[in-house]
Amino acid sequence: MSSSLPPSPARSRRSGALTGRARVPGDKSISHRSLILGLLSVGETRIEGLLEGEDVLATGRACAALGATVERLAAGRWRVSGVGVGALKSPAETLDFGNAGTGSRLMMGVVGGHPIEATFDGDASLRSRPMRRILDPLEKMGALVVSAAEGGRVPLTLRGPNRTIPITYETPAPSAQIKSAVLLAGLNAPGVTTVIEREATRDHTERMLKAFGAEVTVEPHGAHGRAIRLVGEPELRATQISVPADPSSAAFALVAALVTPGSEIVIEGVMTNPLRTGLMTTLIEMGADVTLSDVHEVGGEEVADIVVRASRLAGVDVPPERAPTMIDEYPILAVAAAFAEGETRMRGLHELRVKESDRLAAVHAGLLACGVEARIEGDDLIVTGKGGVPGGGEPVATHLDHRIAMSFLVMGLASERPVAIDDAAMIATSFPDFVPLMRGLGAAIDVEGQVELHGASS
Ligand SMILES: O=C(O)C1=C[C@@H](OP(=O)(O)O)[C@@H](O)[C@H](O)C1
Ligand SMILES: C=C(OP(=O)(O)O)C(=O)O
Repeated sequence: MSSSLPPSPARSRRSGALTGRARVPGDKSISHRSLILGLLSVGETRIEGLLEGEDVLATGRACAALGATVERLAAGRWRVSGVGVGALKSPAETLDFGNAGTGSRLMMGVVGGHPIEATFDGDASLRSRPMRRILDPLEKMGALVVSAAEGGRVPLTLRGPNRTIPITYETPAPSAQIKSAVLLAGLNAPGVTTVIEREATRDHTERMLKAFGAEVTVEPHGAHGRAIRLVGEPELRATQISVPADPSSAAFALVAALVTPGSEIVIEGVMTNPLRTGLMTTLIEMGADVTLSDVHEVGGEEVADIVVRASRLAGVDVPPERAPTMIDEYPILAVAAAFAEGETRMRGLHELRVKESDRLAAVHAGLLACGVEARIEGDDLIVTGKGGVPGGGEPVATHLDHRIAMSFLVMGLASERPVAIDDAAMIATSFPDFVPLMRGLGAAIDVEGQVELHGASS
């Protein structure tokens, strides 16, 4: 399990201008779904640009345990020979999802929706995360929770019915993971499964189910929501997938270039699905010089090169309804806000409390450790930017959370004194090449025990 790795302290220092071009790895959400839909369809699914992070690799192993043949042909190029929904098998061993909420929750939808049984487990972070939000709808669909840790957490054992009951389910939180688990279980239902979300969340499952041949319709629901209907028992057809670059990983290079004086970088081929671009919208409102070029389509998703120049940023008010489109980007937005002039209020961040860590608390504590003025009011995070950050405090506690680790390493690139973090190991869950990629742009980041390959000013 990833939590058993020894911690890997790291530090970043004030850097010269960041320059050059970079390509961040494939989108994590699409990567998980490519493997899972590959498992559920008969035939050979070919994937280009798969994110080879620990989270996605755990999903690959789980797909293999359920009966698929999962092969790595070359870097980022994978082949999944699926068994189709009829031939899934109960895995002999516990499915260890390490740090991965998405992989574990989507796979619960698969197991809880099909006549198989599996035990799910993960690291200390995953063991602390709520799974009732997934188990509740699955039980309505006929799944049995054989056993679970307190509060319905992992380790848990789940058994699916012969056929699931088609239900209409309104998600209690804006969560693409809940939506996706219900839809994946609905594949085995003799009828239509409907998911209603009051706020639209990332729609990769819907788009990809269609690409694999399922009948899915999406309609607006209320002011910000959607109703998604899936016709059960489709014959999923294996297909080819090109995974575009992950906007949630691009976010770190983007903010690093904005706050590091003199920087100008290009981040290539980043997915610009509008349900993922809330951070860019917000940064542009703050005065960021961010433009898109070479806009085109990859695998049914719009992608673009993002051109970023260092900018003077001003504080803004970020409305709560924007949260689903930038849910993983608040830690790095808080870093941008710390370098801005004036107050940034990020509203409605309750979902941040149930991520890999309590991100609201972790970001707040990290900001204070770096000498930034910040406070929490209810579910809002308020950062008072003074145009610069002192840094130099105690190491920031990352709580097994990759995004906390990367965000504070970005902070140190432009703060007066270095910023240290207690552990960089979890970065490998979503962005294994983060450190070399950032160093390639000129960032001064040192990980204990690793030699710095590309230098920057100290
Ligand atoms: O469906 C997905 O791929 C994801 C959904 C989001 O979680 P929630 O569904 O909990 O909002 C996000 O935080 C996660 O990184 C990826
Ligand atoms: C919340 C995240 O991932 P997951 O829920 O898959 O662990 C994330 O990557 O920021």
